[in-house]
Amino acid sequence: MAPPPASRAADSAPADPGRPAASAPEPITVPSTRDHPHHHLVDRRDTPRGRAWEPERSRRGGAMDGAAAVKLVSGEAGYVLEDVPHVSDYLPDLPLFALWAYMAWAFLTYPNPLQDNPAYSVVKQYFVNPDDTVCQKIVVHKDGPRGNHFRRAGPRQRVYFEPDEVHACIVTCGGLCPGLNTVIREIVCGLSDMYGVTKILGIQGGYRGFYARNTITLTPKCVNDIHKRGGTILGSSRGGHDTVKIVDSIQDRGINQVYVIGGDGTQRGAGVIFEEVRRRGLKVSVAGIPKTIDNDIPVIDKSFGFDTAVEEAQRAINAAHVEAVSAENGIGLVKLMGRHSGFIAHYATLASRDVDCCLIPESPFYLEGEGGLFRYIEKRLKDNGHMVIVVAEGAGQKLIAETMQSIGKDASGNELLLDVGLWLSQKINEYFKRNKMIINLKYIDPTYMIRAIPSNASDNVYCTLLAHSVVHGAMAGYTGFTIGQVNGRHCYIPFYRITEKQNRVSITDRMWARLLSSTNQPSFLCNKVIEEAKKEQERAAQLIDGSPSHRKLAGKVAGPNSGDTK
Ligand SMILES: Nc1ncnc2c1ncn2[C@@H]1O[C@H](COP(=O)(O)OP(=O)(O)O)[C@@H](O)[C@H]1O
Ligand SMILES: O=P(O)(O)OC[C@H]1O[C@](O)(COP(=O)(O)O)[C@@H](O)[C@@H]1O
Ligand SMILES: [Mg+2]
Repeated sequence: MAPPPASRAADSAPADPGRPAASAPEPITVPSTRDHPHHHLVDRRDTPRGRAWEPERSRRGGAMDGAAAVKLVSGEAGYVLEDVPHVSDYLPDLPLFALWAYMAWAFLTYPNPLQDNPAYSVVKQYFVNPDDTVCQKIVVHKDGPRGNHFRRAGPRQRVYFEPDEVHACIVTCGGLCPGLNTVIREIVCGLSDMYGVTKILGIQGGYRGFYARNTITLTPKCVNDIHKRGGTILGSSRGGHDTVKIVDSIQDRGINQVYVIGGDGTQRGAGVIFEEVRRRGLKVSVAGIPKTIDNDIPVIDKSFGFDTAVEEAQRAINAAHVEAVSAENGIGLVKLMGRHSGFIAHYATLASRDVDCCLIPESPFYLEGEGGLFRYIEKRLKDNGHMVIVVAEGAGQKLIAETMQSIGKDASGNELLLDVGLWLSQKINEYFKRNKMIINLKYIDPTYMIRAIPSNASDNVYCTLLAHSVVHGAMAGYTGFTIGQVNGRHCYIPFYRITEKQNRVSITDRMWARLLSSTNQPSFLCNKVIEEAKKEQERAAQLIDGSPSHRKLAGKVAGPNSGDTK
């Protein structure tokens, strides 16, 4: 049974802009995927992302097998909705007849308490139309298909959980990132102030905290000031994801809303938890809030904490610049976060204008010879007397590996990186010693100082909106989703969509060209690298625009570019 996606009458629900939505008529929904002519459920095990899956299989009452269902709704002109699961998809079936189904839906859902909330009830059109979706690609061609869409986030007129029955928990996993405490605060305050939920648990120390640590009770009072602090009041960890133990703990504690804040690894873990919850047939909503300081999560506009990180990085770059200009042939070298994605280095460089060279993982570079880094440094020092280099922590790893041994993986399975900053400092010093030129190199590694600070003002607002949107989704009964901002609008994105690939800086788009033109650094690109980068970008665009199974439904997508370049 589907949530209320395919409503016809709902089109007219909160449509009157002059009338408070609270008094708008309830949308009449068609609560069944079977009733929607274009609704497809796809089993991801058999095709690149799925073979057509009999809707009936997903609608059995009770426990289900572990297949990850992709819910696709196709429409006119190549429109595809990549929908998120709903708790009712796997809970017992509702009657087939439309009237009975409607009555059963009305019986199983509750009026949203927001309509009686003095702060919100005056807002015009406060509730979102349940049929609203957000398109992934906003740059389209006249004759191109409408493409992929996600379900729009926001409060629904009817909710699937009664506030009294909600027992929510929040967990933070992976590395630190500015804004974690703000998201925790706003989930707690959102649940409490908007929905009157009183039972909220904080799981301490990441995933393993579900079964190996204590929990803390979270109230609006105890989280009141936490957004002013860096880190996470719940603690975090890598590794320790034991699905069975985690879901046992969820079941034993009677938790029915799980809010998981973390990066790509965490969202993968949340996806597995959702599958197990669904297999056991539990009425539990599993919802993710993507956290990554590196901005490496795809589909979404950007991750929270990223702006703060770029801003804080300026302080390190300024210090490097001051050191560099104050010494003979001064070189300031700054290492910034970015394991596989160099967005922080890229944006911090563009923002600063003091940087002469930015090295990121996506753009391989070389040291010696014509067009290499050493010649460029030499030229900059001769022309300008000083220079600033920004390097992302994942840059040049292949070069370093030629002379140093790999140092293994962390508890989550992430490759541990060799310190590119130290390595590069040593190589530059050696080169200029060999060439008998005096230089003064100062290496600054501000990474942990950057990620430990509280979020700035704009990230605070961003975190607040994400937290409220995720609460609305879970209260409406959606599950197996991550909240994300896509083209400026919040939407519910299936877990698999944000974990199937990483967001990487495209070195063949205009944003990177702007950086090259601002630093004047060599592009380090030979034709082979450019061709490889273009192919990689096309592959990525295909994933972003939709898998082959989507395109069968959506028709051909417009243009090879994912539209990342602004
Ligand atoms: N494929 C996976 N399946 C289940 N859990 C995972 C998976 N990958 C990572 N995790 C868990 O997610 C948590 C955070 O992952 P990590 O990679 O450290 O950080 P991030 O989520 O920030 O990328 C860890 O507890 C880890 O065990
Ligand atoms: O994917 P995550 O958890 O956000 O991790 C990214 C972060 O991990 C790091 O590479 C190292 O973090 P740890 O030392 O905690 O493993 C940071 O520099 C980077 O910001
Ligand atoms: Mg990660």
